[in-house]
Amino acid sequence: MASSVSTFYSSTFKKKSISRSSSISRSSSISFPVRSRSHFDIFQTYSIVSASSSEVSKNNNIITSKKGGLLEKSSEALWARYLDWLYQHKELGLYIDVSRVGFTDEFFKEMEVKFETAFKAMEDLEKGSIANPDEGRMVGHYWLRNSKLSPNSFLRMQIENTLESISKFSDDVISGKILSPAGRFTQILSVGIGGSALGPQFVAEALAPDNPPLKIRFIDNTDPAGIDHQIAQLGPELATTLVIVISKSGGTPETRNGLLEVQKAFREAGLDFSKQGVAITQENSLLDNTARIERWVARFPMFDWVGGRTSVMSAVGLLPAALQGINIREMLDGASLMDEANRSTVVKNNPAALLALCWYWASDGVGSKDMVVLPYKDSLLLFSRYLQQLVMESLGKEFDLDGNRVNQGLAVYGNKGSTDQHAYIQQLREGVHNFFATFIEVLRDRPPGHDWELEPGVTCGDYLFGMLQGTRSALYSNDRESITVTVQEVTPRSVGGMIALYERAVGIYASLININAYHQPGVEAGKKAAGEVLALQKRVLTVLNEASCKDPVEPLTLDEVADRCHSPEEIEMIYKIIAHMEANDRAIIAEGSCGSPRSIKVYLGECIVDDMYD
Ligand SMILES: O=P(O)(O)OC[C@H]1O[C@](O)(CO)[C@@H](O)[C@@H]1O
Repeated sequence: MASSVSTFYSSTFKKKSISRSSSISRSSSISFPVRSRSHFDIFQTYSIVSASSSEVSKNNNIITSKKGGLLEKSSEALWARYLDWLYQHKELGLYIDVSRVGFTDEFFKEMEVKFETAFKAMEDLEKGSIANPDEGRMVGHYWLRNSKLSPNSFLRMQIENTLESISKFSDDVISGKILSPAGRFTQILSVGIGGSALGPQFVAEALAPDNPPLKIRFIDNTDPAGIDHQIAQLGPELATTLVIVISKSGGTPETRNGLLEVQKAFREAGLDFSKQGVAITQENSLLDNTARIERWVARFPMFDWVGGRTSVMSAVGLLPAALQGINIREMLDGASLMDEANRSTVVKNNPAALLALCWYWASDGVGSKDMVVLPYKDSLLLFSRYLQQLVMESLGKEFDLDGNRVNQGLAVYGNKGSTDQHAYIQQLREGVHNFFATFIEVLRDRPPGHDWELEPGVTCGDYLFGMLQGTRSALYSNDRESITVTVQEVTPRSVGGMIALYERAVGIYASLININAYHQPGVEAGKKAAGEVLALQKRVLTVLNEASCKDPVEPLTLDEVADRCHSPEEIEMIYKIIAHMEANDRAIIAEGSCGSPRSIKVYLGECIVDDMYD
């Protein structure tokens, strides 16, 4: 994957042609626009001459490459490209600069046919086609911010009613009309994972005011210590905590465990969970039924046609946001405005299509490069984490829509600038060339009236700005491509717009590479395997229990446990199960140590007469 400047710009463009042929071999049915030397017209104004200097310097129009090539670049040409391709969404105050991505006019033309197909697919999707064929589902997250688009009046009513009930419920909680048994609610504890956590987490970090009406915490894992930490942090405020349990399926184990742990904490504190619990889930799911039977405070729907990773504009993201005093109507408006722009069938005027075009170019349409997302704003720290699920769970697929094995994807990582400058940007600048960057720039540094110059003519925000621009230039001068997305401020409207931008870019890109972006079959494999481990653990416990109930107790070797479980092939997993139980005081090592698996003999600390592990 690594390439040098000289190979990248060489007359044969070896690196690119290697990627192309390897991509084509993945699936004979996919045809990729092929780059050739003449395609690199963005770099036409470069000429390659030899250079002995190993310094990278920019002297007027000269860039000296470390890799031995001297690239002459007219800054006028680069500026012209910047102006030519700059996308502006006037109402959202959002800009997209793709000038530092090297796609050529010829590549663009070749892609246009693919884009026509992608635009048609998006149009059909918005009209209610079964865009997720494997699950036989419609894909309707765009309707959430413009209910008039929904394919029938029933769905439209569902969306509008839900929105109204979210607003009313949050107003009532904030105003104190709805109270906990101990008084006004002061905290939210959100229990959910994946798409049922990442959106609400990102929105809270980006938009919650410094003193929100209700503060939010998250349990997004089945890590007991992590759960204990969240509950401990709430302390006596558990009595005024609104617990929002979020799960589309209503049966995700991590979320169920989080709920059971929280309910236990409530019991131990003498609190009635049902007076403080809220469920967001599909109608009639296990969670929905539990909440209904136990008469929780409220239940909000998740719709079959909204996927977890695109659910942030449903009750999943909107209810927690509204409870924190975030203007959810503005978020929806921002998303809706962006959706409108993304319906343009002119690629240049379609911001999501522009991103998809760059992704395709930069990663050869096969994910050959990773996308590093660098927001230069602390409040956007979780954007890359949010995008990681949105992009990778959507695009990371083994098969395309025609059943060809393609092993597609686009890896996403990043935290924030300029912090990451002092972590991994060294490698981005000079190391393995396996990425392209996306800078997220926020023009407004801080609210008006608070700025000051920490040295003559320079504010703290100017440094942040300088770091972004400097990193962008430094990467570009070493042939590292980048996109820059600029917003005026971090507001509910701009955040809604950015979420919609990336949702649509993923949808369009998925069409370009002919995959289903809306299912996640790969996740099931891990879940199934986890279930098998827990089933094996129960068999191990049964075997150990029988031996531990003997008089005298019969400590067993690993081989004996595996034989008695009728699973000799699972001996390694049995060892791991025993080591984990031993570390948690649930099994006793009679002989040997866990460091030498063959040496151990194990039994249980107590004999359970009615074997409950069966
Ligand atoms: O909302 P649920 O059904 O609990 O699922 C949580 C997450 O789990 C996944 O299904 C992956 O297992 C995600 O797609 C989803 O966002």
